[in-house]
Amino acid sequence: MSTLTLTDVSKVYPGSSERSVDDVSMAIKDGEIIALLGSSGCGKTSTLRMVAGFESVTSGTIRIGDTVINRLKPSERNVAMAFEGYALYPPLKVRDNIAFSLLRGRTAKAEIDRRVKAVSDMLELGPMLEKFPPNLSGGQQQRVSLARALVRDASAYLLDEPMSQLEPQLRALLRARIKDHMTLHRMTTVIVTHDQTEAIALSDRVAVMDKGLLQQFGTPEDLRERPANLFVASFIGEPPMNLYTAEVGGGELVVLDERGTPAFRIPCQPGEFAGRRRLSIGIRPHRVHLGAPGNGAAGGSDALIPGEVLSNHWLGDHSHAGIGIGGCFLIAVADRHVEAGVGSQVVLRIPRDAIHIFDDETGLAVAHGLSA
Ligand SMILES: Nc1ncnc2c1ncn2[C@@H]1O[C@H](COP(=O)(O)OP(=O)(O)OP(=O)(O)O)[C@@H](O)[C@H]1O
Repeated sequence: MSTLTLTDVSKVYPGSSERSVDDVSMAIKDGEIIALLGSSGCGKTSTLRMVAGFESVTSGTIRIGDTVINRLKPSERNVAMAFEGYALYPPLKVRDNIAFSLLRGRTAKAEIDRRVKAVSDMLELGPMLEKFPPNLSGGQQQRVSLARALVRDASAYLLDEPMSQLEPQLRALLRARIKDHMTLHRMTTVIVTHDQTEAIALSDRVAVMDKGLLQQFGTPEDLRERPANLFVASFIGEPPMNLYTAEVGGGELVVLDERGTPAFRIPCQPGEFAGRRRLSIGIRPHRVHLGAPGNGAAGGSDALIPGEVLSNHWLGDHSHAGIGIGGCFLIAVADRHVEAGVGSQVVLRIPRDAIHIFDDETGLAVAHGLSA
């Protein structure tokens, strides 16, 4: 295994004036699993394909260990890739597709058989080993493609949307197995996905991309608790963070509705945001506590805000409540059945450390949590 280091890597496709990947720098540790996460077109696959050697690097440097690999052919990089389009060999049985890279090397037959069995057991492919790829479903072909990458010894593993075609139960089972396998064997791995649950479940750190730019590279906890900017704050989390504009008053933040009318107030320390007139504030739905009017005083220094229930859905294991506060709308999530019906009055308790503050113009994080 090895480190994988991207330094100021950019990609401009021929005929385009835009950077599909824009000055991306990332130091991936030996044995670390990272996910490239972002919406369609943000530059994830371009980044992965530059590491694999299927796209040229317009500027910047990619290193495996201490070796600059920019100009090496894909076959010289010792990376194993699982392609989004599977790229299986139709005339070869599944067994031989998986073993292909080992058969070309000098691995002994018994060792090849052992490895193929281990990886196909892990990915539930045992009954398919003697079949041919055209006779498999899309999800089965995707697992074969993944097996073909994981069976190899490589400096780095590059997996492009490796589980997008799998049904939810199998995906959850395999995610756990694959993560254990990659961790046990210290496999330096980059996974491309647009699914944040997958990114968070599989990886040690997540690189969030938007419009070719790396927005934040951190642990799942960093992204959730300390988003670097408004993009990450709104992209990570389901449902997304509640975001508002607020004016800084003496000892309070005055939250405005869409028309700019004051909707509610959050107490803060006098002078806490001195020098600023406006801010963006974010509140995660899972951190809002809902109580009946009169029951909120237990919150100590937490913000207590009255609101009206506009919607309330029980989703089987948690409730999503939509609360109107003046002209603002807030989503709260509770892991219990919230009884309050539509039209009833509630008090929201928002812990001070659950209030995220961002610069109104740049969107960059200013503080995660208010001073007590
Ligand atoms: N071969 C190409 N020629 C020209 N432009 C390309 C090429 N491949 C990708 N692009 C452009 O580069 C940008 C980034 O594309 P890329 O495929 O890297 O994004 P992505 O985040 O992986 O998206 P998806 O999840 O849809 O695969 C897009 O605007 C895309 O249109």
